[in-house]
Amino acid sequence: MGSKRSATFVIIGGGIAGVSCLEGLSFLMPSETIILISSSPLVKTVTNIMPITKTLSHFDVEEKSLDDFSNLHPGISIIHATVIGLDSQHHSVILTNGEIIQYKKLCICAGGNPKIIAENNSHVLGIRDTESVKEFELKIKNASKIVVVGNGGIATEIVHEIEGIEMVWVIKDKHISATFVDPGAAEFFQNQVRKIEDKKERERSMVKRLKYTTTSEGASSSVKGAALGPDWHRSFELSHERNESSKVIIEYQCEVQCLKSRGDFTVPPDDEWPIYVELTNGKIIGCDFVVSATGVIPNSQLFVSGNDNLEIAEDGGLKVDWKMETTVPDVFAAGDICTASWDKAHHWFQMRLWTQARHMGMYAAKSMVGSLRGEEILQDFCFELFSHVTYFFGFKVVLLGLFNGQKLNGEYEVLLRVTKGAEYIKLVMKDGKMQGAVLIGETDLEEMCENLILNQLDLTEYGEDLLNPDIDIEDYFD
Ligand SMILES: Cc1cc2nc3c(=O)[nH]c(=O)nc-3n(C[C@H](O)[C@H](O)[C@H](O)COP(=O)(O)OP(=O)(O)OC[C@H]3O[C@@H](n4cnc5c(N)ncnc54)[C@H](O)[C@@H]3O)c2cc1C
Ligand SMILES: NC(=O)C1=CN([C@@H]2O[C@H](COP(=O)(O)OP(=O)(O)OC[C@H]3O[C@@H](n4cnc5c(N)ncnc54)[C@H](OP(=O)(O)O)[C@@H]3O)[C@@H](O)[C@H]2O)C=CC1
Repeated sequence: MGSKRSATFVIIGGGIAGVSCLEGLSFLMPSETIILISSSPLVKTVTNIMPITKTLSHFDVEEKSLDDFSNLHPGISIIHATVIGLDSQHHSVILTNGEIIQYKKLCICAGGNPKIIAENNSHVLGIRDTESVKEFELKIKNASKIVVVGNGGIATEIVHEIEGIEMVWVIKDKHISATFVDPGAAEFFQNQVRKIEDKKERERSMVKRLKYTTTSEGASSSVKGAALGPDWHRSFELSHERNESSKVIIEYQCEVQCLKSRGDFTVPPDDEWPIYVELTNGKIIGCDFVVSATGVIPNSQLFVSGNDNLEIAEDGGLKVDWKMETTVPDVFAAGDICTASWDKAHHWFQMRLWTQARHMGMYAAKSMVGSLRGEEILQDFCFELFSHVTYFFGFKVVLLGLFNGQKLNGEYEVLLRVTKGAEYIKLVMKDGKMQGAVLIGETDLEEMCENLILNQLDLTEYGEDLLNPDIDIEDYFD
């Protein structure tokens, strides 16, 4: 039997959700005991927060060693260990070394793992944490051709960032970057895929948003670290030395049928590669390795075992209600591991993103404190409107509300203004009211759009003038 420790609040995970929860708890109830358990030797902290609008902000993300983090929070116990079980009946979690940690309120922020198209294949790589990017960095140095599978955030960034190598981008959809943008915006970006040579010039003027250290002393390769985030690729050497130019071939509307090695063919292909990817369109592509950028699976299974009441959503996340509490009392969850299972505000939905992990972590802290004190709390304003700011193909991208017409069953109109190579503005309108917006480039329209989505003002009388560049429409609505 291992030793026992206890605390009022226990947090599992040192990613952005766990750290935000810890900061919230130590601010709201500094006199209570708090333990944070992290299997990774590094935690993620948010610094230099610069609000852009009410719900959007830029921030830097820093990795800190557990010791440095501990020095910043002297009253809090930080344990470098992996949780292997939850005993919700006895309000405790069990660590690898047998130690038992008892809690009054627990917040599970254990994140997720990459969903990989083929597990245990050394030629297929998923990207999640610093360790996996280091492996990617190592492999890309000796590669001349890779296949990238998936059409979301990671694939979009890789296609833009990797230089001097041939890439085949395999996507299920008719247009690129479909997780984030519509076909029009994809067309806008597409020019950038072609004009890779212009890229360096634009990047020189880009704002850096992230500082990563790439050391992970003491980390064992089996231990998963926190997910990377904005500008993860900037700290790594991802360019290729042998070729000057990059070539991107996009295979639309297809998936990976199977992966083969040379020995699997009765008539081996002429060209020799470590792995061959057979696509559903019949093509067979040989390459050095495959990047599976195909989404995230929440790390929830471990917690379910022995806790029959802990409900899992269809996407594998721990179901949480509007207070971020799971279906088991006193067990909360936040970030990539959880699935928002409450009756959501019309203009908000969940995407597994940095900002949402941060909001959820902070809000879970508020809920845990309310629950301990027996006080009612109100849901935080950040769950009223979906908002995300990022950079794709060197452009600032702001996504607000139902930016792709989500939840609108195709019953909406679009107002569009495009200046090739400079900006792409799409407003999603229904019954004269703004429902969402995609703002690419330096549009300066985010605050106005946020206000108009939140206040649901009837804009019928403005019609298409909403996007008339000769009218300073902001003056009407700020
Ligand atoms: C390559 C990449 C780029 C991204 N870029 C962006 C971006 O530009 N913008 C954006 O908004 N989002 C981005 N994201 C998504 C964003 O990083 C995640 O949504 C967010 O970091 C999730 O935070 P989290 O705290 O929930 O989980 P994680 O960051 O995964 O943290 C989980 C923590 O739990 C610990 N842990 C796990 N299991 C256990 C256990 N059993 N015991 C103890 N500890 C455990 C882990 O070590 C880790 O510290 C990106 C993700 C990736 C992978
Ligand atoms: N700049 C940003 O904001 C960034 C955010 N991220 C976040 O990090 C996390 C991980 O990124 P990523 O892995 O790109 O995940 P995403 O969820 O962004 O995208 C996954 C993509 O893979 C597709 N896909 C899923 N399964 C398969 C399959 N078997 N074969 C082919 N395609 C498949 C999905 O299509 P479908 O949806 O149709 O299933 C989707 O296009 C996400 O939460 C993402 O939001 C990552 C990088 C940058």
